[in-house]
Amino acid sequence: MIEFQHVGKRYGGRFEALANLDFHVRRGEMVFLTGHSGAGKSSLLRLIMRLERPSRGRILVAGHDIDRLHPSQVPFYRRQIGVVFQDHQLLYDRSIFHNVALPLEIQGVEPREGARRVRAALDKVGLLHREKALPIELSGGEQQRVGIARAVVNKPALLLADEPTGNLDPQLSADIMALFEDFNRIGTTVMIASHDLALIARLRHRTLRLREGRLVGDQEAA
Ligand SMILES: Nc1ncnc2c1ncn2[C@@H]1O[C@H](COP(=O)(O)OP(=O)(O)OP(=O)(O)O)[C@@H](O)[C@H]1O
Repeated sequence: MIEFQHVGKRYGGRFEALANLDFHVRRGEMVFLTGHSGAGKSSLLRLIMRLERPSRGRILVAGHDIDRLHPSQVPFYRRQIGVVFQDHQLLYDRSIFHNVALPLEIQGVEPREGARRVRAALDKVGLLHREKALPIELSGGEQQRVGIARAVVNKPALLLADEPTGNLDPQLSADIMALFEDFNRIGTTVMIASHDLALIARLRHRTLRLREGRLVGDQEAA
C-alpha cells in the first residue's frame, strides 16, 4: 500500500530531514511510527500526503508513484487518505455534524447522502448523540473522536495520524488507539506517528523507528 524506495528529504536544499528510507507497508496493516522529536515522523507523513515531495527516491501508494501525479489529480489522491492531527484542527464555530461533513461538502456530495455518511462516521466513534454540539462543548478525547470521524467519513483506504493521543490521558489514549484498531480490522491501512512507547508496546503492531531521519528499526508485531 505504501512503498518507500531510497527516499530522502532535504529542506532548503541542505538540511537532511529523512535519508534513504526503504520500507513497505502492506494493504490492511497497522503500523506505528516512532522516534524522538525532530526524527522526521511528520515529514514522512507529509510525504505520503504529498504535502511535501521527496528530494530523492520514489514513493508508491497503491502501486502509483505519487511524484508523477498531475497537479489536477492530487485532490483525488488525497481523498483516499484520512488524516488525524494531534490538535484536531476542528472549526470551532461549526457543529460536530458540520465539522465531519466538511470533506464531503468540499467534494460536492449530495446533502442527503452526505448526512447519512456523517451520521455513520459519528456513530462509529460513539458521538452520534452530540452531532449538534459545538467542539468547545466536548472534552479533549471527544474532540479527537470528531477528528477521527472527519478523517474516515470518506471511507479512506489509508488512515494517517500524527500524534493523535498527544494531549490525552492514558485511558483516553488507549480508547483512541482502539478506535484505530477497529478501522484497521475492517481493512483500512493505518499508520500512526506516536511518542507513546508504553502504549505502542501494549498494542503489538509493527513499529517503524526513526532516528535523525533514518530508519533504525522495523519490528513486526510481537
Ligand atoms: N518545512 C520545513 N522546513 C525546514 N525544516 C523542516 C521543515 N519541516 C521539518 N523540518 C525539520 O525536519 C526535521 C524533522 O522534523 P519532523 O517535524 O518531521 O519531525 P518529527 O519526528 O515529526 O518531530 P515532532 O515529534 O517534534 O513533530 C526537524 O529537524 C525539523 O526542524
